[in-house]
Amino acid sequence: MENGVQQTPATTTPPSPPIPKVGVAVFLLKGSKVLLGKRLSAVGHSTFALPGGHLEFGESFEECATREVKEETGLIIDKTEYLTVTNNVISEKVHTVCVFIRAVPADVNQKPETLEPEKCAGWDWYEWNNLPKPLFGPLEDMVRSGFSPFPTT
Ligand SMILES: Nc1ncnc2c1ncn2[C@H]1C[C@H](O)[C@@H](COP(=O)(O)OP(=O)(O)OP(=O)(O)O)O1
Ligand SMILES: [Mg+2]
Repeated sequence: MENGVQQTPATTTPPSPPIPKVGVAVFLLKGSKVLLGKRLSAVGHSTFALPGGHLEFGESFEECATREVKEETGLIIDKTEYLTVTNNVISEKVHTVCVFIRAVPADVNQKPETLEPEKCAGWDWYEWNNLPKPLFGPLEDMVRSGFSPFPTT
């Protein structure tokens, strides 16, 4: 004790170990095209990726897909369907289990808007057979493995 002031001992919480997060990414399909945007976030900066983001507590995958696409592009999606899941150890600090959803725009004439300009440089439709480069790592891996998001008819 100094100058009559009682010092309260600092309570220290040990740092919690990093845990994987859940991401949801959306293959938004228009004919033979998919919607992609150039990422400006630190993870995968300057690569082309699908709209999507982290699953919030209590959300279904479809709710997360609908919310993230609306937040990032303004588009309303329809016919959401689960496709697959991938395990992505992206860096020492980023480990995301990513759930892939397929959907179509509710209105094919609605234009995507860049609603989060700090995260994405802009959205556009790209032919599946002529995708831009470089793709976001986990998406690149899927394409290289022969994955197709289109329904088999
Ligand atoms: N195309 C993709 N392929 C694989 N994983 C993806 C893809 N898109 C996103 N992810 C995974 C990895 C990302 O770290 C994680 C969250 O997506 P991301 O776009 O970075 O979040 P966000 O910033 O839009 O949303 P939030 O605000 O919820 O964090 O999901
Ligand atoms: Mg995102």
